[in-house]
Amino acid sequence: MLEVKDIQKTYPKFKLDCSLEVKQGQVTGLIGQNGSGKSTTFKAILGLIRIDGGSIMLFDKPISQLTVADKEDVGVVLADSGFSVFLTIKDITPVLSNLYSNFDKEFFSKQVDKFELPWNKKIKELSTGMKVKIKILVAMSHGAKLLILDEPTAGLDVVARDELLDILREFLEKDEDNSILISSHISSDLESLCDDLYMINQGKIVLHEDTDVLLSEYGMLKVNEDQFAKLDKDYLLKVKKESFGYSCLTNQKQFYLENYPDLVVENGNIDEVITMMSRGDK
Ligand SMILES: Nc1ncnc2c1ncn2[C@@H]1O[C@H](COP(=O)(O)OP(=O)(O)OP(=O)(O)O)[C@@H](O)[C@H]1O
Repeated sequence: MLEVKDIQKTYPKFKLDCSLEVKQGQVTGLIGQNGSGKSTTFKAILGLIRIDGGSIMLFDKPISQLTVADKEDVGVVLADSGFSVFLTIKDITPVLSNLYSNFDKEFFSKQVDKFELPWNKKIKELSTGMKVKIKILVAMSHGAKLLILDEPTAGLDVVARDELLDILREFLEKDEDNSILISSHISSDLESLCDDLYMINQGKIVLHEDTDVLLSEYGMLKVNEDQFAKLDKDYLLKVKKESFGYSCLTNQKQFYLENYPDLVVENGNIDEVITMMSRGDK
């Protein structure tokens, strides 16, 4: 559905060099710390910035060849975009009808009611959670097959985050071919939703893995100097020096559980994996 190959973008103090893929019917997450290049990647995909190299194919076409109808098949939520804060939901509904030939007014209205969003309040008076919900509902209301969501959970409390994930699950249930590309710097937001995760650090993808594999096969060994000396290091991805010895990231947790029964092997926690992939040595 979306194939980003070796795209490059150089800013004075930053270089993006990244590839990723979103398959039909899948939810793909892009996780990275602030400034790691998530928004730059999204802007490149949407043709909002010019890339210095690489290629981006969407719906099997280079993005420069997408038609207006193709573009309607993509629902977008960017961190710094939205409607005029002085308008109400009632005001924006006819605007959306004019903007999108496939705008599904009935679906939009039903969702606004379902999520108890106020029709007549100015958007500036709404909570952050409500504003995000509106943006996502708009992105979903014109027959999009792919949602591209840049940090939609930023600034939301736990309840609003859950509601947002429910909205996204509804989008996925609507059609089994629907897909999502979503970014966040909080991995726990994404692990229940995403089929696969890319981790980006300083403009580069440092890890791509199925979420299930990440959660079931990745693990963290906590070992002292002696244990570390005796450890088979073939299946370690990253090692970090600690006061007690070493933390070691592996993608073969089972191997260490079976062969080193005395070692502490903790389950893969995505935040730890990201920290290790970003900062660990090896
Ligand atoms: N127009 C620009 N000119 C110069 N540098 C830029 C420009 N846009 C982004 N950058 C730099 O590129 C880097 C990556 O920014 P980007 O917004 O893609 O990160 P991000 O992962 O989305 O971070 P955040 O979570 O903070 O939004 C940052 O160091 C940023 O300062």
